[in-house]
Amino acid sequence: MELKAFAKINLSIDVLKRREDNYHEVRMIMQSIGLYDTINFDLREKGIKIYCTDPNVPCDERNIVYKVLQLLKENYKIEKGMEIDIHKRIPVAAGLAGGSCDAACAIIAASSLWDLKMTYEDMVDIGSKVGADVPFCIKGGTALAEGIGDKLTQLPSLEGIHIVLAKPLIGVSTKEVYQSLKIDEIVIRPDIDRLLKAVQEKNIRYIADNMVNVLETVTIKKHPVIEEIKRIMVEFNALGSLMSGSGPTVFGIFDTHDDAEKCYNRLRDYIKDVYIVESVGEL
Ligand SMILES: C[C@](O)(CO)[C@H](O)COP(=O)(O)OP(=O)(O)OC[C@H]1O[C@@H](n2ccc(N)nc2=O)[C@H](O)[C@@H]1O
Ligand SMILES: Nc1ncnc2c1ncn2[C@@H]1O[C@H](COP(=O)(O)OP(=O)(O)OP(=O)(O)O)[C@@H](O)[C@H]1O
Repeated sequence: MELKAFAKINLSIDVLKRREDNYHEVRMIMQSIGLYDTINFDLREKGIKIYCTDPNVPCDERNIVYKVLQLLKENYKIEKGMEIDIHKRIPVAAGLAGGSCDAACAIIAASSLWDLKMTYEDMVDIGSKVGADVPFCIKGGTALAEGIGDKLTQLPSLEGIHIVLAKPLIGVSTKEVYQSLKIDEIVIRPDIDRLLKAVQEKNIRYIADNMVNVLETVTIKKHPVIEEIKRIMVEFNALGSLMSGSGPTVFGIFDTHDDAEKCYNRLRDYIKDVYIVESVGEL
């Protein structure tokens, strides 16, 4: 079976506290976007075999798809195997949940091909064991994510927003970003409750104008280019611009496709990985 694994952006991220296990409690608004990996899943007699078009992605037990399938095999005592072909389009280690959305598709495919009869809750539960962003990626769309990102409330769809993405050529470790964050020193936080109201009203202008990602301060301090991209996006008529996840990808929200295209053309002189996409609804 062939599935599309859609990337996400975070329309805002607040980090509330550090937990005993070193994870953090968050409150964030997640949005799927129309940038996706295409993945083929085929039954095999035994073993898990992964192929990926991107040579930077490990195809062995380090691949998050391998991890989640191995976990499912153990939990459901499955003898059968799976062959997985990943056509990578989502930039790797970009803050766009590239690995997490692949893992979410693997859960959906395994439930069907291995006949596991999993409920949505079973999928969220197993997903959260391999990555905090995986539970959201199972349904996608627009959602409030709490807990470590695994407590989800689906929100009215915000599909069709014009978005430009720009990923500077730097690698960012999510773990390091969270570990460097000093929660007591956060000055500006998003008003998530007010943003939720704006999502209900589909008030894109309010959302774009009031987005905050508290992880930005950590990543921008190390990589000022992120601030520079945000500045260019705003100069080119973005209604708002923000770093996604722990970075380094920056996204801008635009009123029209035409505005998005002008900004895309400007950024392409400066950065290799630039995309124009639209937000997408629940899978
Ligand atoms: C930044 C976001 O992408 C926003 O959606 C997510 O919060 C991160 O999700 P993710 O990459 O799926 O995260 P994981 O792979 O589970 O964790 C990577 C590392 O990030 C840190 N981490 C992650 C999620 C979270 N709520 N608190 C954390 O402190 C932990 O140190 C963890 O070791
Ligand atoms: N299927 C996969 N696709 C992409 N990267 C993978 C995959 N499996 C394992 N990885 C590894 O995971 C690391 C993080 O990549 P990923 O693209 O998931 O980051 P990300 O977009 O920052 O994720 P998130 O937004 O969830 O933090 C990379 O260093 C990569 O080697």
